[in-house]
Amino acid sequence: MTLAETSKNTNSKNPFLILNYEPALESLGDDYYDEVAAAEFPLHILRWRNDALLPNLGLDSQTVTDEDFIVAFGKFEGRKPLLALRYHGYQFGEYNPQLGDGRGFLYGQVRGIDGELYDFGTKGSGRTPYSRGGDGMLTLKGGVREVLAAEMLHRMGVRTSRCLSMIETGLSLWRGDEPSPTRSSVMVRLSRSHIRFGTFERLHYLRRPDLAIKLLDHVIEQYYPHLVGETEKYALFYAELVKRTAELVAQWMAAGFCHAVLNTDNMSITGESFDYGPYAFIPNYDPFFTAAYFDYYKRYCYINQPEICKLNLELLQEALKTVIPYNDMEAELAKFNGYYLAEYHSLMLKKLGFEQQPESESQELLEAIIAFLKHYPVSYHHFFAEIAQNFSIEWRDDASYILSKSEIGQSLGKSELFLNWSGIYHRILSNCTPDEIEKISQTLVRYNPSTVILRPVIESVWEPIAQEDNWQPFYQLVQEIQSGK
Ligand SMILES: Nc1ncnc2c1ncn2[C@@H]1O[C@H](COP(=O)(O)OP(=O)(O)OP(=O)(O)O)[C@@H](O)[C@H]1O
Ligand SMILES: [Mg+2]
Repeated sequence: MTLAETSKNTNSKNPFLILNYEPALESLGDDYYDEVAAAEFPLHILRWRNDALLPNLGLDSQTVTDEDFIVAFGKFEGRKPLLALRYHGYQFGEYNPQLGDGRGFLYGQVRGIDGELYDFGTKGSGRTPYSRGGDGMLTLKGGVREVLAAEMLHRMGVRTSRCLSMIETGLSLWRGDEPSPTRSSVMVRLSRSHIRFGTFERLHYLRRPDLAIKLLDHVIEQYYPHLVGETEKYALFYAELVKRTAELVAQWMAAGFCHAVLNTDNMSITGESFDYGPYAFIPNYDPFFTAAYFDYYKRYCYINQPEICKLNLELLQEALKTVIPYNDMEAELAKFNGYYLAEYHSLMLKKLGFEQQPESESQELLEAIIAFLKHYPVSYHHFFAEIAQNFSIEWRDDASYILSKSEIGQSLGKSELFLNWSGIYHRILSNCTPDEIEKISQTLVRYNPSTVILRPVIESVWEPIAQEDNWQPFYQLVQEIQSGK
């Protein structure tokens, strides 16, 4: 058998190569993408495979080998066409018509067992017509950080893309924000869609409403199928996108997550969270915490995220105005704050144990907790994890028991802001039956993981990789996140 025949033989058994790929985006025609080739790498070491995602693809992790991952998602053998998607975007407020997949492509689209269409998208797979001065690559640390962010956000109930694989590729890269040379990786990520706000912005820039309508029909058919057949389907799509985006940003805020680069090319048309570059989970409740070192004016700081997402939706109106009546979009966008606040309140109450909003004082409770967290530099995540771990039925009987056994309670329990919050919490709890208290205890654990990936935690798993190629701490951390701890 020749080498080519052997490879063909292996490929025909590779479960990723015999998935039922649907040419959903490809069939729209090449106005939306360029066909590209993947880079050839000197090395392929599978560093991460996300077996948790395989069942939804109809695959059994026992029957998928590491080599299958490497052949499909490191060597990119046996699959064509690979499509670099075209898009533009507002970056830090400036319109940039030079964008597009500059270090990735759409590998294929597959319907999950759940009936939804998923994109396999790459990152770090080589240069494309949109690479500009870039090398088309992803650093290994960038890959590690993106795997962790996606798994953590998923654990916290955020609608997010997730990494399916990360393969080390043996190149030396130069980056201003990492000690260089630094190692390289290629990642494959599963997402609902890689169509961005900026994909429509590009079509508007090119004055091609025909292409925008075609793409909108595709988006509605695949990601808003309940709107197919509605006479006002385009306006209804925008209305739902406003709601999905408002809910997404509320999920980030409750999770204490700062995305860092909320440019319109990083906003998904399905309302899903993706692209985890310089993100960070907030260490404490600092409204102006800014994750990207290059965000000099704190444009994308923690507290600005809802307003920025709203602004991005407003910018999208410009791109869609030839298709959707402007007044309709304005009226829908006016509902953004209401959607956002409803979702944020509901999630914050869940973090305090209430699946259902308590009848009274819930607003006061949240205001009191934010006032406390804003005033003292206590860890946002630690605070909620302490509530979950220390919660006790005694808290119903006397406010002074609340967090009395925890470090935070012991150091700040006598402060006015703590007493204000714990007094309200106690009053609400004192109306609960023992059964309700038990439920609260379970809800607390569900919504407040003890594992958090603050920057020092990420560094603590990265250091052993960088220093001695020890991946165990990283695997252990992902395992903890995935097991729901
Ligand atoms: N190393 C690189 N080489 C070439 N192009 C790059 C590189 N890094 C980023 N880009 C391009 O710069 C733009 C902005 O990058 P950004 O970091 O938002 O996206 P990304 O992380 O590459 O991908 P995605 O948004 O799909 O997660 C995109 O067009 C991206 O393709
Ligand atoms: Mg991006």
